[in-house]
Amino acid sequence: MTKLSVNINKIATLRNSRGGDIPNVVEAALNAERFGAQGITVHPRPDQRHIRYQDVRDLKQVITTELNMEGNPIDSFIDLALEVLPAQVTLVPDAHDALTSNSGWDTKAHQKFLSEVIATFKAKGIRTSIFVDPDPEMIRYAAETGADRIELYTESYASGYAAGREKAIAPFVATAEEAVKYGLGVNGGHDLSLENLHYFARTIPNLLEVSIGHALISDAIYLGLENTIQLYLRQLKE
Ligand SMILES: CC(=O)[C@@H](O)[C@H](O)COP(=O)(O)O
Ligand SMILES: NCC(=O)COP(=O)(O)O
Repeated sequence: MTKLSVNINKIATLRNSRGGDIPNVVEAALNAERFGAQGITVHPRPDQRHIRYQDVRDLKQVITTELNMEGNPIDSFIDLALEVLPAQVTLVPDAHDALTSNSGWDTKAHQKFLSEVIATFKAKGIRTSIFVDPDPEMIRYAAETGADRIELYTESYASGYAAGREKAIAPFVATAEEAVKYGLGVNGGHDLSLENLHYFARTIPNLLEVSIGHALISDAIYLGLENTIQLYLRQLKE
């Protein structure tokens, strides 16, 4: 069954807005686990505008599910991952000034770089995943880097869902099928929500994990974190 990794970036955004420690991100992660999350995702950005490098260290000490650390593998990110040893590193090609992640890797153009970074992580036993657009052509090159998984960048699925979910999901199915063919595990994330998750999870072959933050934490404002996590888990079960 597909695992739910809760992205807690937005908990850190709220904390940072007042400069103190409310809400506490470690407590939020532990509660998310207690309420059923099967993983915790963080995306420490270079400006540390939400998750800080120290948060990643603190989280790794206490969480009991998988820690998924996402980001652009700049030197400081690589050093942090090698120090903390998360269960999974997801490589995302985001620019320093990007509002949020806005594309997958061109795995053909960056194959050499990705291969080197992945070898570094794999030598330390860290599972690796490459964030990709829904483009089957990217899969062969992703597989050649030695990565374990790909993460489908689901923004275009989420934004196209209301207009026609069959059309919106088609390139994701083709890309996931190609990944399965090459022996890569499939993760997904970005703008997944209570509205669009169920169809995604039941249509994408071999979907191992989804990481969800923005919509889930927003839903929790109205529904509470425990109830919200249960609702997301239900979308993955039915
Ligand atoms: C890789 C990905 O899609 C998520 O990490 C997403 O970008 C969340 O990051 P922000 O919370 O910084 O928008
Ligand atoms: N990898 C995607 C992720 O962690 C969460 O993205 P979003 O739900 O905040 O858009």
